[in-house]
Amino acid sequence: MKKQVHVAVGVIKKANLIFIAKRHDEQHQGGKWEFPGGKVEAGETVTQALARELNEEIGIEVKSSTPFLEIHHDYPDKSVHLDIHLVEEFDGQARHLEGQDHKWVAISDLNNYEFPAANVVIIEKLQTN
Ligand SMILES: Nc1nc2c([nH]c(=O)n2[C@@H]2O[C@H](COP(=O)(O)OP(=O)(O)OP(=O)(O)O)[C@@H](O)[C@H]2O)c(=O)[nH]1
Ligand SMILES: [Mg+2]
Repeated sequence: MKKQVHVAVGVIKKANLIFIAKRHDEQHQGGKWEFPGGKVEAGETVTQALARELNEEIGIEVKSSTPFLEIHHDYPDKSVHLDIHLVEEFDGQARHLEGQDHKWVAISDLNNYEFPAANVVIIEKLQTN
């Protein structure tokens, strides 16, 4: 059976800007842009996993997050369940602690970046809200 992963993903928003990071070439869906996040570990809630991943990857302290969208997507090599939360309250300066290229991008400019196929609906929803 295909590998299945449950992922906590953060859409980090500051005014009209969203924080995105470029996946390393050797990662799954490498070279594409992503919203930061990572796998939910055993015993964690999605909210806990999100706070932990955003602290480890981009050095922010999440103050609150709200559920935004859930996506199930099948890639040829794995199935992902993305639990996407909106993060508008956090402390610290977002940067990338794992060396990934990163930037704040206007919602209307997200179409200029290549994301994994699963992310298409996230961007559509951001742009229609
Ligand atoms: N973080 C993140 N992952 C995403 C997004 N869209 C998407 O399809 N994914 C997929 O979700 C999975 C989880 O990503 P991840 O960063 O936690 O894990 P990984 O497989 O790159 O690395 P790892 O196994 O070393 O933890 C990956 O297969 C990734 O391709 C997204 O916007 N953000
Ligand atoms: Mg990750």
